[in-house]
Amino acid sequence: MKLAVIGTGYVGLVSGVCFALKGNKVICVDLAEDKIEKLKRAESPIYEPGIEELIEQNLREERLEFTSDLSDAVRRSDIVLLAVGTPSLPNGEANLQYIEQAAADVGAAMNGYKIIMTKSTVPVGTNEKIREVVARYTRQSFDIVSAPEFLREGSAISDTLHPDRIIIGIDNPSLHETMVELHQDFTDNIYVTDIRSAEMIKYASNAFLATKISFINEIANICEKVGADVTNVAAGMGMDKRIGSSFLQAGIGYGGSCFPKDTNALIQIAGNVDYEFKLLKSVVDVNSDQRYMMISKLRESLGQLNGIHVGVWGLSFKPNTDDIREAPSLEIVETLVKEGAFVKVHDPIAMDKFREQFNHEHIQWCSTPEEAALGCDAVCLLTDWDHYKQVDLRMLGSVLRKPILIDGRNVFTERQIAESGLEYYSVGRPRMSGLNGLSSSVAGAV
Ligand SMILES: NC(=O)C1=CN([C@@H]2O[C@H](COP(=O)(O)OP(=O)(O)OC[C@H]3O[C@@H](n4cnc5c(N)ncnc54)[C@H](O)[C@@H]3O)[C@@H](O)[C@H]2O)C=CC1
Ligand SMILES: O=C(O)[C@H]1O[C@H](OP(=O)(O)OP(=O)(O)OC[C@H]2O[C@@H](n3ccc(=O)[nH]c3=O)[C@H](O)[C@@H]2O)[C@H](O)[C@@H](O)[C@@H]1O
Repeated sequence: MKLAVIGTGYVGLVSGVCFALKGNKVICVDLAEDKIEKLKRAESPIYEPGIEELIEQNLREERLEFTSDLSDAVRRSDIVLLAVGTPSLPNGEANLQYIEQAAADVGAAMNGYKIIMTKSTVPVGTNEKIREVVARYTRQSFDIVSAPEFLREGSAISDTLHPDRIIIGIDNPSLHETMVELHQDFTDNIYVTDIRSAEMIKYASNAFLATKISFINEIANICEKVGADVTNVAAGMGMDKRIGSSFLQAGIGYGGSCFPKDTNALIQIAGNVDYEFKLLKSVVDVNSDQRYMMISKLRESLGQLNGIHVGVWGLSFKPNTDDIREAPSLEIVETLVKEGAFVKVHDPIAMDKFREQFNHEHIQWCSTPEEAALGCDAVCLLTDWDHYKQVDLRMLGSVLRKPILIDGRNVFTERQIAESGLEYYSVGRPRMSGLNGLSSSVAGAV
């Protein structure tokens, strides 16, 4: 089939590349000409493992094109995917300005029947608005499809090629066959429903995953006070198939471009129909507080923050991405420098993006985790990159001024700490001290 993909961010680029890999002819469009120029050279504007190889392969096999000429791309396609951003407005609602502009541009370019498929995450009812906008700009016939996206950054290609399910929302039953044909190379598990339910499935799924995270984080906070270990608790809970073991990793909370934005948008969607989504409001509150656990553990171990030197490991909101949107690191580093601390940061990929958003004379940018730790009073691990799991903890103890490691992602085991000589704080686990070469758990002390 011939596809135009409007917006070549994380979703548009990965979808475009994967649809091309399955033999479709795909034209990816973006307003940002610098992105398009890079992509034509098979250079990805985003960091996503494996993406450049697939761009290069699809370009070579002539199934993929990049352009900033939206009209031309729409005219040469049967199906148009909308994959532009839907960021938050200050009140939490989704900003639909980009989606409405894209819909208008598509409408104005149409030269015949098209299927317009929305991949962006949009509030319930938005696809009907998209239909109205397109109709304002064209007399051609068209259909609207809601096709929400469930990929995760960092594993976006394998999530797209091997999804758990594909959700399709339609209001014209004759589209059923075409939609199944387009998606069946990825999975047979295609759930076709009405458009409003498809839109809601996306928000409900993200909100439920965010709820699991805030739930386990609250359990972790209680574990610290009663002397239980949240990793053991999560393992035991996860053995029940009804609960499932995924998304029960306690830590400093969720970040990223989606969970924070989509939970707030769903609270607004409910509010617009006079429904107070109390549970989800608490999920958001718990998440906002959770990142400050890093700061309170620093205070607890070192006293005041003014003048201390802190190594920070990890800036991206999760490993394997350069995305720092809503990353806990932003608030944590900003709080540290406001309190007068000196911060040495390291991230394998995300340092440039972080520096564009937040810079300060108290921040030193380091090229290795060891350099970020050297001479510090403590190291705080904020992102569970594999790089940090491989650091020699005995060496870490020897380069730190005070041997304190605060692990916001529960990366290290008791055994590793036992041999490290470190005083170790994590989330929902007893404080551990390997100061004498032996780990002693200090249950309930943190
Ligand atoms: N990032 C993720 O992991 C996921 C994102 N989503 C949703 O997908 C949507 C897109 O997200 P991202 O890919 O992260 O966004 P992004 O911000 O990375 O990319 C959006 C792209 O659209 C381009 N654009 C905006 N208006 C345009 C127009 N009129 N014509 C052509 N290009 C235009 C921008 O220049 C930008 O490159 C959002 O609604 C998001 O919630 C859904 C699942 C996963
Ligand atoms: O709508 C979206 O954009 C996407 O949002 C999330 O994907 P993503 O934000 O890329 O990353 P996740 O792996 O879900 O992690 C989100 C955040 O939760 C945190 N997290 C995740 C899992 C966990 O057990 N604990 C935990 O704290 C991560 O550190 C990260 O900060 C969803 O997992 C995707 O299905 C969805 O498509």
